[in-house]
Amino acid sequence: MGLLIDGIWKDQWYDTKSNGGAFKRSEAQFRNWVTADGSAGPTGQDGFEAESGRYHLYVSLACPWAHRTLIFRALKGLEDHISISVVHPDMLGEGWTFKRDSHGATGDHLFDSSHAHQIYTRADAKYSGRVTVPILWDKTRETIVSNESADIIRMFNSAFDGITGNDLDFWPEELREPIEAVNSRVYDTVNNGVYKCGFATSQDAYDAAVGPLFDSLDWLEDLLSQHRYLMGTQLTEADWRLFTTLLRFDPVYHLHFKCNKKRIIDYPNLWAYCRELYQYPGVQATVGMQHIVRHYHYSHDTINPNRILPVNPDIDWLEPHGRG
Ligand SMILES: N[C@@H](CCC(=O)N[C@@H](CS)C(=O)NCC(=O)O)C(=O)O
Repeated sequence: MGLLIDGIWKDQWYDTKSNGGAFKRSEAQFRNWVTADGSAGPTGQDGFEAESGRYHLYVSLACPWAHRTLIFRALKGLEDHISISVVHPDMLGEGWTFKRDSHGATGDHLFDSSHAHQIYTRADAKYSGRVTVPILWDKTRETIVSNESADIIRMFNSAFDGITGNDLDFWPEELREPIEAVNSRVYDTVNNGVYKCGFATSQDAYDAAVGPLFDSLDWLEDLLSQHRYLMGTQLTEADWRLFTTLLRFDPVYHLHFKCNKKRIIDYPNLWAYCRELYQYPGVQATVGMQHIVRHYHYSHDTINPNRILPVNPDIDWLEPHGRG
């Protein structure tokens, strides 16, 4: 694990010391948008026009943030329009790599690079910051459009509708405000909350994260006992953003990140909801459970120094969900 400083790779674990042992996720730096007509989006400097075959998505199957983008690519029928490369699950001293010796790791289809940091320095030779996935690459302008999953799923939600004819809307105008409110709590205490627990290097930092995480899971369980989806009857991006964390919870976060007050299968509504989303057309094919289990346990040697992969329970994602 490391980062780029002025375009040079430096092997360095997260700095938690300066935050009292707490993990702080850094902000994504490429924040431009693909839009239907190429006009600028809500952030960044520039707009990029939606075109079939122009964009390439770099993902890790292990990563919950990258997973959102793969799900939206599937839900919105973008597989024939946006190509992908999948990194190797092991993220060690050199960061994400394009090694191919793991089933599902594709190598870099565009440049045959060996490391993901080369994609960042291709876009900006002097880039300083973390080398994260997902990365949305523009083949025409040869640069990174965005490395922020929250933005990429919104681009996929609508920018290519004129090309695909798929007008499913997971970010409907009238629900944007309530979606934002749920996203914000879910991001802080659940999506990022599990990382705050797992990467904490002090008891205080862990305690500060684990309480709010399980408070939020209790709140979500209650919400989902009353409504099918977080926004009621309509499936939205808020659900997909929660799903990628729920999916990884019992196989990884419960043990590896010490989120072990309860498992997702101990919450009847969350567990059935998670299965419903898993069984939604196109979603199962985006799940790379081998990469998920391998990545976390093998890559985080500060947490699991002997790199032993746990046996894990058999989880039946295809059990009928009974919701709806
Ligand atoms: N804000 C980013 C966060 C992405 C992110 O942190 N990805 C992780 C993988 S799960 C990563 O690449 N980490 C590498 C690092 O922090 O050095 C997003 O949501 O797109």
